[in-house]
Amino acid sequence: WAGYGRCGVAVVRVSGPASATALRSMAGHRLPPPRTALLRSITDPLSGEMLDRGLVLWFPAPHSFTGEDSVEFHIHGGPAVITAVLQALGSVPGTRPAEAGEFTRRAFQAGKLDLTEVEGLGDLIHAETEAQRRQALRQMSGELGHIYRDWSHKLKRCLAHIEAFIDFSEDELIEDGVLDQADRSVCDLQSQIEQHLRDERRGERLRSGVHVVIAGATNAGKSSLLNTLCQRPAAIVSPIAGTTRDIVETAVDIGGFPVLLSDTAGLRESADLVEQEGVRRARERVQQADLTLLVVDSTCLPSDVQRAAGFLSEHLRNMCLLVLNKSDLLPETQRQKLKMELRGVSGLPAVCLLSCQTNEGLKDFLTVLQSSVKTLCGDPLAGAPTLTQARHRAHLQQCVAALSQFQRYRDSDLALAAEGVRLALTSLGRITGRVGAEEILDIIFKDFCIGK
Ligand SMILES: Nc1nc2c(ncn2[C@@H]2O[C@H](COP(=O)(O)OP(=O)(O)OP(=O)(O)O)[C@@H](O)[C@H]2O)c(=O)[nH]1
Ligand SMILES: [K+]
Ligand SMILES: [Mg+2]
Repeated sequence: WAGYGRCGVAVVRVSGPASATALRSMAGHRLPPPRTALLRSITDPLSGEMLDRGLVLWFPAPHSFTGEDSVEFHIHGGPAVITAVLQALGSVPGTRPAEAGEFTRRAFQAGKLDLTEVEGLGDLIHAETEAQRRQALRQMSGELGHIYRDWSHKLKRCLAHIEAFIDFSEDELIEDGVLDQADRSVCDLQSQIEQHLRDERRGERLRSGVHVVIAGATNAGKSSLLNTLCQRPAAIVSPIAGTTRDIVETAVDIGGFPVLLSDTAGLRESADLVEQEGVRRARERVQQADLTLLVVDSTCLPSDVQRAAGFLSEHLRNMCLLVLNKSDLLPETQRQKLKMELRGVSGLPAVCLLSCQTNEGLKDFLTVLQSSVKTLCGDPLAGAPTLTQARHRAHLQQCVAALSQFQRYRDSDLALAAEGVRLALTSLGRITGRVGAEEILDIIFKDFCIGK
């Protein structure tokens, strides 16, 4: 059913051979027409007491989510109603509570969903932003799985041709061209898969959130910027330099894209052991981030810009935006001059002039930030779907390695070369779950919420 707690409607689902019995014994003897909602009294099969009035639906196999006979009771969502209906169901022979992810697992086993679709469904349930929802929906609809199945299909043909060549070429029943053709197809597939892998982790980033870190000198206004972006006082702001020590993390939605934002300790030399540790963590976080917002107090320029530039060249391997904060403290002429000058400094990233006090420049800054985040995630609706999980990447890398084995042995030992293609097929099959190690399946289905 759909979550605990109070809600207008809860859906209790039953799947398997006892579904029809459950429906008959709790909601009237006659089964409703398939896939049609009917309002019925829902009663306890033992006492006959009415528990609720609600909609019931009957999904005979195979036209159901699990592929088995299924039933839905749409009941009122109060805890007492849900408990009573579940208890009543427990007295129907052949029923028991579902295990975590069991509905989806049964759908997978019935061939209704492949593993990438299952993962897409899980991601859809957990999606928190617009772009995540779009990506998950595409994967759930089978687009990613379709690519992998297509590659599998082509590889199978290659393998069949190679094996035919091994078996029959000596009897001259098969021409040499067959092997060359298979060779070209394998080469072609390998470069397609390599291309698919060169995605700069966009899909994975969109699925799990872009890591954005706020860094800079003490008192530049880093914590103020964090609070401005998440619209609540998540981090302590004070005029005392060295206020922030621990990393303060918060999740924000930037134009539909998920961002994990970290505020860090101000970068300076310090005799204080705790502050030193804070600075160490800040630098480490910058190394791991997808994007750094380097905050500079614009009233401390140019010394701060020089320091910023030094820090940039020293530490930044990832994308960076330069935020000149406290613009409200600058006279207008200097503001304009600054913008122009900074554009001239080569090697510096995009610059935004901002005031966390007055929010001046915030709109422009958000536009720049949003476009950077979008670049890091890609457009989930444009082009071919991207892989979304480290699991996909690992199997695809194994697949490419196995295809290299084919190339390596193609001229010396055709049996070993064919084995490479077979291994590549296995790796592809693991992504969609056609070739499944039980442990992988266990992990994936347990990630689902109860009853899904
Ligand atoms: N006038 C003005 N003051 C600001 C602005 N942003 C921050 N401040 C002030 O600058 C001081 C430092 O701000 P913080 O946000 O604590 O700076 P920080 O970079 O997090 O400092 P540490 O954590 O100590 O490294 C506070 O007194 C803020 O109120 C701004 O845009 N304009
Ligand atoms: K401070
Ligand atoms: Mg701070």
